[in-house]
Amino acid sequence: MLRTFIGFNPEELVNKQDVVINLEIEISVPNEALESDEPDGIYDYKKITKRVITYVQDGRFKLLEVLTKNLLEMIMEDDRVRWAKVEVDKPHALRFAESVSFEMEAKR
Ligand SMILES: Nc1nc2c(c(=O)[nH]1)N=C([C@H](O)[C@H](O)COP(=O)(O)OP(=O)(O)OP(=O)(O)O)CN2
Repeated sequence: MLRTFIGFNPEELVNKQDVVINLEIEISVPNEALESDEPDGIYDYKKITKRVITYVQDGRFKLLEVLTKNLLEMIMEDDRVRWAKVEVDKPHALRFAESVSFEMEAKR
């Protein structure tokens, strides 16, 4: 759960709100890493998590769709990613709904 500027209503342009982000990432694991139990060449899930946190917290997004798409593109930049799914949930986005979420996926 992160806080960012999300939405296009006047109050949303000046107040940060919570977003809940779920990532699913299917990767290739080098055989060397499986045999050696050493992290060289692995897809480091901590690195992508830190990148996502910085990008979301420092950014401004009017549309939930755009934040979801940009995160998916960021994850797909790495050639080791075979498939990924990004879900961004905006709690209390609508007065009469618990939340609204967008989900997008891509594969090579
Ligand atoms: N396709 C999208 N539609 C909307 C988005 C979006 O990102 N993608 N965003 C918004 C607003 O930013 C906000 O999340 C909801 O709008 P709001 O007018 O505040 O909704 P309410 O239910 O609270 O409105 P009330 O008039 O107070 O009932 C909208 N759509």
